[in-house]
Parts: sequence; C-alpha cells; structure tokens
Amino acid sequence: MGGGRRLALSFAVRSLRRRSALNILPSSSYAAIHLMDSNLCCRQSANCDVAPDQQIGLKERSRTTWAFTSVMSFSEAAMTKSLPPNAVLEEGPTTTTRAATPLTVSNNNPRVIFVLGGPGSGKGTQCARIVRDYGFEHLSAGDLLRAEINSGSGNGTMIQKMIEDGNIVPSEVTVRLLQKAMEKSKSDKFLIDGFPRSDENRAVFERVTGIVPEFILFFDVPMDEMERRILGRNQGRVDDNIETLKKRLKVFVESSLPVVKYYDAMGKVHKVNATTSVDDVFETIRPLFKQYEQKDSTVELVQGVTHKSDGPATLH
Ligand SMILES: Nc1ncnc2c1ncn2[C@@H]1O[C@H](COP(=O)(O)OP(=O)(O)OP(=O)(O)O)[C@@H](O)[C@H]1O
Ligand SMILES: Nc1ccn([C@H]2C[C@H](O)[C@@H](COP(=O)(O)O)O2)c(=O)n1
Repeated sequence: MGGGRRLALSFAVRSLRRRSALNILPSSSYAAIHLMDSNLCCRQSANCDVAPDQQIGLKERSRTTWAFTSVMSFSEAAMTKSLPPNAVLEEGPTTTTRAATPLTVSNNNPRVIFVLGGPGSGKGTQCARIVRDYGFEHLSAGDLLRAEINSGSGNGTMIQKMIEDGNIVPSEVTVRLLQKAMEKSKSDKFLIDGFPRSDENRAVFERVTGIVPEFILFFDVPMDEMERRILGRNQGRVDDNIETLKKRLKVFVESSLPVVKYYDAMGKVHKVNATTSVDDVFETIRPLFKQYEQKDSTVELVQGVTHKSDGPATLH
C-alpha cells in the first residue's frame, strides 16, 4: 500500500475511533474499524520492511492506544488479509437504519456458561442434551452468524467470507448478535456455544454486557478425532472441508486455547474428556449441572422468590 493510501486509511480509522468513543456509530462501523486496523496491520507486515519484533511492537501499541479493536493477535490480523477492502465498509439494512444504542443485556442478571472446544468436539451435541434436561437456552455463536448470513444482512457477505476462510468474525458483530438473542429470550440462563473464540471476543463481550461467566465447559478432543468427526458430519456446512478445517484448527490453537487458559487461571474451567461416546460424555458433565441446579434452587429459596416444587429441588 502506498504511503498516501495508508495515511488516508489511518485517518479514517482515527476518525471512526473518535466517533466510536462517543458510541455514535452503527454496528457495522465497529467491524469496519476492526478490519481496517487489520488491513493496516497486515499490510505493514506484508511490506517486509518491518522486523518481526517491530510487528509485535505494532500489536502492543495498538493494544494500549485502543483496546477494543486491537486486542487481536498478530496472527488473527494476518488472517483477515484476504478480505476485499471495500467489503468492510458495507452497510446493511439492519445497521444503517438503526440508531446507535448503548449495548446492554436487559434480562435480569442473566447467568452464562461458555461451552468451548475445537471444531467437532461435540459442543452442539452436548448442548442439546443440557437444554433437554436442565432448561438452559442454547445460543450457538456459529448458528447466529449463519442465520445473519441467511437474513440478507449487510454484514452477510463479510461473515460468509470469514467463515469460508475459517477465520473469526469481528467480535462486535458476534457480540451484538448474542446480545440481541439474549434480550429476545425469556430465559435467564444461557449456554453460549463456540464463544469466546478469541481473547478479543472475550474482552468485547465483557465490556459490552458486563457479564462474567459462571463457568466454562471445555471439551477436550485430539485433533485427529476432531478431523474425523468434522469430515464425517455431512450437514452441508461450507466450512466442513479439509482446507477450511486446517485453518479452523490453527485458529483454535492460536486464538481459542488462550481464552481457555485465561479462564483456567481463574479456576473457572471444567475440562471434559470428550472422546468417549455421546452418552458417556453427557454422564460426565451431568453432575456439574445437577450441582448448578441445586445451587439455583437454594438461591431462589433464600431470596423468597419462586421455587419449582414444595419439596426439595428435583435431582436428575
Ligand atoms: N462423543 C462423540 N463421539 C462421536 N461422535 C460425536 C460425539 N459428539 C459429537 N459427535 C459427532 O461429531 C460431529 C460434530 O459434533 P458437533 O456438531 O456437536 O460438534 P461442535 O463442537 O458443535 O462442532 P462445531 O464447532 O464445528 O460446530 C457430529 O457429526 C456429531 O454427531
Ligand atoms: N465466536 C465465534 C463463533 C463462530 N465464528 C465463526 C467462525 C467459525 O468457524 C464459524 C462456525 O462456528 P461453529 O458453528 O463451528 O461454532 O463461525 C466466529 O467467527 N466467532
């Protein structure tokens, strides 16, 4: 990129940042800032006159100057490189007409459990069982993004491209979808599946919603088994092919595992060996939810609010 164009892009980013600080931008603009940052960052690296240690310096600088867009790792920035520059500025019907509103989740103290694991580790399969037996609302970040593509949203093309390339969609887009789904729901307890997939996902979710997860369920499955499951899934997903899978596994190791480590250091991770049968994995996690349900009923009784029966809390 020529110096003039880079300067113009930097100026545009700075201008959007100023407006974003005032919370007066439509949601797609936040995605635009993120991607313009990415473009700047990776184009600077592509010039090859920036030494690797200086590239890390770039990352650190952007972290300190503006945490929201730039917490992403340098490798994540490189992954957005193939995105056509004009795609990032696309404004869709859902974003241009809506006034910018502060992002808050309106449900009363929603309780959140994050369900993490690599592609094909069985997150969706187990979430369906947890919902069946323990009445959580299941929000799959991947499903919400696919629904956004199918809705004809202005962000659809960009999301589709990111998913086809095995990349992580800008956090502001995913967090807004999660937030909307939580607001729409009557539930106050959510299983959020496939999120946060990066440190940036986590930071934006925390900043925007103020929600701290109760715990994290992490399904541990070796790479070769995940590959076998994904390639045998047969649901017609555009990202269930060997090329995209390689990228998804790389992103999982480089961007998602650090999030698991982050929560592990806080003592919040329940790591589950998910290589056994679907039934066996569910029996392994069941006690966690029984315990959770018990805690739930105790809190309700103590608060003198409703409780589900006159007797003790139902145990499954
Ligand atoms: N314990 C298991 N043993 C064998 N196969 C399983 C097991 N759990 C799930 N599967 C199968 O593996 C495939 C992937 O499972 P699932 O869709 O639940 O994974 P996921 O973690 O949600 O994947 P993704 O992140 O790609 O959406 C499905 O075909 C599912 O039937
Ligand atoms: N937090 C997330 C969750 C998902 N995506 C994108 C990228 C994934 O490869 C794709 C499919 O998700 P899955 O159904 O496998 O959970 O959706 C993302 O960008 N950010």
